[in-house]
Amino acid sequence: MDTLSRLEAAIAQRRAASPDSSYVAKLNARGLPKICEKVGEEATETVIAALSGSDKELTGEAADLVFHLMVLLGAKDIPLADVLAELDRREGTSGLEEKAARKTEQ
Ligand SMILES: N=c1c2ncn([C@@H]3O[C@H](COP(=O)(O)OP(=O)(O)OP(=O)(O)O)[C@@H](O)[C@H]3O)c2ncn1[C@@H]1O[C@H](COP(=O)(O)O)[C@@H](O)[C@H]1O
Repeated sequence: MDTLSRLEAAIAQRRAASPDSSYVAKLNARGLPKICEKVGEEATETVIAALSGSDKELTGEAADLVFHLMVLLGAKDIPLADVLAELDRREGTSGLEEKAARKTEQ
């Protein structure tokens, strides 16, 4: 099992734990808006680290961001496999083609 799959399984398991003993459970108990807030916060911290921090700080903030995004996907019952499948679907397609296709869909 790869790292993200193991993290997805751990998050799914810890959601049912006591909020006193689990950060994942605590965050879920605080609700979707709080989880979204944390994703936004970690995204901002990642950007700040990219612009003015060290590579080590950026690596740490990127890990926090990925972790909180995984918590959000778990809370919304969206499997990591769906996100990976979407990335697979885009593979080999230019990002600009993808952007044009999205505009047509709207
Ligand atoms: N990967 C992580 C991980 N990355 C970051 N964090 C936590 O995310 C929090 C982010 O830090 P912040 O300072 O931004 O937030 P905070 O002040 O703790 O919380 P707020 O009150 O601000 O919401 C810290 O408490 C980190 O410990 C993580 N917590 C858990 N995991 C994984 O999730 C698994 C289950 O964790 P528990 O649910 O705690 O058992 C663990 O085994 C790990 O694999």
